[in-house]
Amino acid sequence: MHPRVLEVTERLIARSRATRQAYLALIRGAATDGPMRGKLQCANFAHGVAGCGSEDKHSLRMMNSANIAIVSSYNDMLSAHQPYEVFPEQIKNALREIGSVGQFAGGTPAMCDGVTQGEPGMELSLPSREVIAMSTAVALSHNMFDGALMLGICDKIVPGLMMGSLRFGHLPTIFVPGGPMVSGISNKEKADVRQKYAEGKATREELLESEMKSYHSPGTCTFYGTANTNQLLMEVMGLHLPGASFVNPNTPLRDALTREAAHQVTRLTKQNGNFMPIGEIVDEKALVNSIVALHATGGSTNHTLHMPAIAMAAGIQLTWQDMADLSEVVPTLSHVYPNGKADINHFQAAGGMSFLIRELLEAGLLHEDVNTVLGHGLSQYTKEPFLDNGKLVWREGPTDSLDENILRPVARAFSAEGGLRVMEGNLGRGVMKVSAVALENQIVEAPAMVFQDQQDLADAFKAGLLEKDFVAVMRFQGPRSNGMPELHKMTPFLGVLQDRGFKVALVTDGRMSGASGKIPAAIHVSPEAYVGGALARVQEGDIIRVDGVKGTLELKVDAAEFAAREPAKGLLGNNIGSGRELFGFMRLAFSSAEQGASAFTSALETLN
Ligand SMILES: O=C(O)[C@H](O)[C@@H](O)[C@H](O)[C@H](O)COP(=O)(O)O
Ligand code: SF4
Repeated sequence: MHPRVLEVTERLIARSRATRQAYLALIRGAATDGPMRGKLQCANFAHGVAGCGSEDKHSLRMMNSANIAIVSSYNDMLSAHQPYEVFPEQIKNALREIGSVGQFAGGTPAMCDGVTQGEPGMELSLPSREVIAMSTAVALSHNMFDGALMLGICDKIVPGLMMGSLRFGHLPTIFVPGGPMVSGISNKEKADVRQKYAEGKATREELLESEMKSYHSPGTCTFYGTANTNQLLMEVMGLHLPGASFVNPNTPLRDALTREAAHQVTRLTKQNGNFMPIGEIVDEKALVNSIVALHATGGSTNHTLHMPAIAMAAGIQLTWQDMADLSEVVPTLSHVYPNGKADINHFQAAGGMSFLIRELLEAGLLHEDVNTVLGHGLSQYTKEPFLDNGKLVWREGPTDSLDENILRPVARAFSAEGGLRVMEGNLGRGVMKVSAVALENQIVEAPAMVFQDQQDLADAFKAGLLEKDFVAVMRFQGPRSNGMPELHKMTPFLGVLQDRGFKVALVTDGRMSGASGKIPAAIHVSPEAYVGGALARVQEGDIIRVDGVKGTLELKVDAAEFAAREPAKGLLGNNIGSGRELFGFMRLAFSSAEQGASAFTSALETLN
């Protein structure tokens, strides 16, 4: 094992010892011998089976069959989740084949960040992760289940399902992906048309035409954003079947994998002898593995929020320093948009998960001795699924990449270190994804231009006020201020200015999309302006140095003068409309970005 990976793992175990032990005691106490439903009183049990057909009702009365909870985030709004419409029926039929039962235990909401990008609704996006976790808990709180299948893909949904299911960590749980849509026009081509539109060189009709050729059918969007990063990390943590992440929806192989996930989760139940609950899979080694994979692939910056929040749900205290220390030694092995031109289908074709996991295992960068939904050992995940005369089989994946412009072996990595930087300085602590920022653009020292919101910046661009070097400061965009929305609508404008040769950067206590790329952006800056963070006292014209090479974030203003400044006032009127007024109580409870910007942190810190 690489010494740095061992060092980070050991300090994570040491830091988390008390909270992890408390968590394990909780889930081991909740696990009972035999089916959970056997402990229910008659009335509770009768209510639990009343809605079942006679076959399922009969099976549930037999205490040797497994009852599996289906928790689904299906809706028609997310192209990625639309395929889930048919999954519950597929799963129930698969379980009946083996004398077990699947009950649709509950649905969770799912927000499409693509639809809400730049809209007021985006201020509900991060809070929706907590709602999804709570909805998962409501579903699993019916003590009828011996295992669970989680149906979710996109940004906040997988993290929310993870946080909720980890609080029922005594249940064997498998995550069931839906797969990416087939490739349309390239993401680079899409981004170019957007920049042309921003410059007035493309019509709205041309923009719409381009967007609809990019996002054209059911399945996950094909860029390597938060949704596809979710899939990759779930697989590396051993919570998917091997190679399940990026098989396209509505294909025979996809259907076979869904059926097998239903069969496999019953094999992990108490009554079937190979008991393996999710809380014993998601441990410090699995989390370190997920961060290694995040760095090796230039994954979404949103996981610097989600992974600490998920870790805390399992009693583990993961920090940005852990992530930064791993990033220094993990090579970048894949270039998928926004870190390159390829999309996730090309990644799959070039060798996909089995190649990536094998390379990282052989380099001693992943822990092999981990629990997975296939039992012990991550080396089972160097295989990929096929249909052999209609039968699902796994075979060793390719030992060579089929396209080294997309996926490379460790020996010929795109870069010797990962693409994530922790940014520190007198403006606070934040993160920057440098894997998508050209080296010549990673250091910017320029006057600050302070913007109230994205529209403010767009208006300034259209008025021709931005034709210069500057550092855009967008504040009061943190979790407690307005729910920490993604600020991705600025990307085309800043991209045009960068292409025109201006040195531009962004500093914000808000978030960017996992699909944001080329602009040097110090994001998630903590403490946020709303709670008195330094960003609240930045003024127009202050010199700011954003150094993505060294990881520094410096305001070049006399410290005494800066400290004497009155902080700016926060946003006005963003606490009502689009349902935002319903989330005010949650915003007040959010922890800092570094702790995952979660409403649950303080409770879990004390209870775990
Ligand atoms: O974190 C992410 O990956 C994003 O939130 C992603 O889910 C979102 O949908 C993109 O912002 C859409 O990309 P475009 O807005 O560029 O189409
Ligand atoms: S990847 Fe983003 S835009 Fe695509 S369906 Fe998921 S949330 Fe929506």
